[in-house]
Amino acid sequence: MKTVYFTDRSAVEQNALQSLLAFEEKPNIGSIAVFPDIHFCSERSIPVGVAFQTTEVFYPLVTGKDMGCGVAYLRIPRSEVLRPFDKARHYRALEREVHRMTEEGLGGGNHFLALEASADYLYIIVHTGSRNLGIYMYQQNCRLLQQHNPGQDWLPIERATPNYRHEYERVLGYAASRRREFVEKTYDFLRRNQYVAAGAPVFADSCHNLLEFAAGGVIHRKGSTQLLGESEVVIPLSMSRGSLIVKPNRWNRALEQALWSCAHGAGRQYSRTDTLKYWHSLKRAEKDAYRQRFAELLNRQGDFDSSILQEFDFAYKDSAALLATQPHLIRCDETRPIVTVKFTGV
Ligand SMILES: Nc1nc2c(ncn2[C@@H]2O[C@H](COP(=O)(O)O)[C@@H](O)[C@H]2O)c(=O)[nH]1
Repeated sequence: MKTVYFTDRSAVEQNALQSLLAFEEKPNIGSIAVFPDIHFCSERSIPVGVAFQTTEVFYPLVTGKDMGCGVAYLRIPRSEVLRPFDKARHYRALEREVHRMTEEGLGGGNHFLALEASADYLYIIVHTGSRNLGIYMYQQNCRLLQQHNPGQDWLPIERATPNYRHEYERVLGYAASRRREFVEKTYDFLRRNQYVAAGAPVFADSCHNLLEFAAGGVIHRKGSTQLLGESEVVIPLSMSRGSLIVKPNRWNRALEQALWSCAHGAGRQYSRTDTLKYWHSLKRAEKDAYRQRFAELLNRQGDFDSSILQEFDFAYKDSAALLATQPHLIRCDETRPIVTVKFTGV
């Protein structure tokens, strides 16, 4: 079977399904894995939340400009946490520091840095990508297509020369190093402000927007997380729900069918415009509950900017089935958000 669904196929939105079916018909596409966070992407030919394999060709534009985008965590045992984060005292200071931590910031959209906690650990979680270097690589890819296969969206595999792959790896490496910088500097912030004691926190990183060039072909992951060895990965759910921490079950046959990938989030159920409509349909008491819970995100007028509203939990799909439909995953932990910083250096 060419396409394997790790989600209820009948629940996939129609426009996402249509673009997926059109893509499936192309002769040079091998197997496809579809994850629960699948959703329509207006920019390119295949929805987000999908991985697919090719052997003779590769699709350089399919992951968009933010190649290398992913999620990293720094995990701190509860025994090293000295006190709860004081939002009133330190939210703005943390936000300002996050702003200055790297040259290019977190970026817009869903990119975020959060402190999240489970029963046993405090996590610093960051979701960000390759920023301008990714845009540069995207433009290089457009030029390559124009030169070698005008009017098409694929290149013959021979065009993935050692130089090309080296350049591509440089972009992925840059995105990964930015994530590491964010979590390490946030750890410094927490140490300096006596929130955590010195220790040996554990770092884990994963990427969900990439082409993986291997001997047997190319795995394209468009908003689907790469599973490597037995490493843990974060599946962020939403600003109000937190995240799932999972790892691959290497004994489960589904892992190969999933192309060593999994969902990279809960996935949007409402477009950004529909999310705003939903917000305006809420009762005053419901809105006030959000205002109280996320008081640090209110603007000077005491309301949320629309960029924040578009990210609230109602924008995202229910995540209850995430593990049930992906049997190749082992649940390691589940977090609840403490504080989230969004949108820096847009
Ligand atoms: N823990 C948090 N998860 C979040 C937040 N905002 C979004 N999300 C989830 O991340 C995925 C990935 O987003 P994408 O832009 O790469 O598609 C998304 O599907 C949500 O489930 C947050 O603030 N905290």
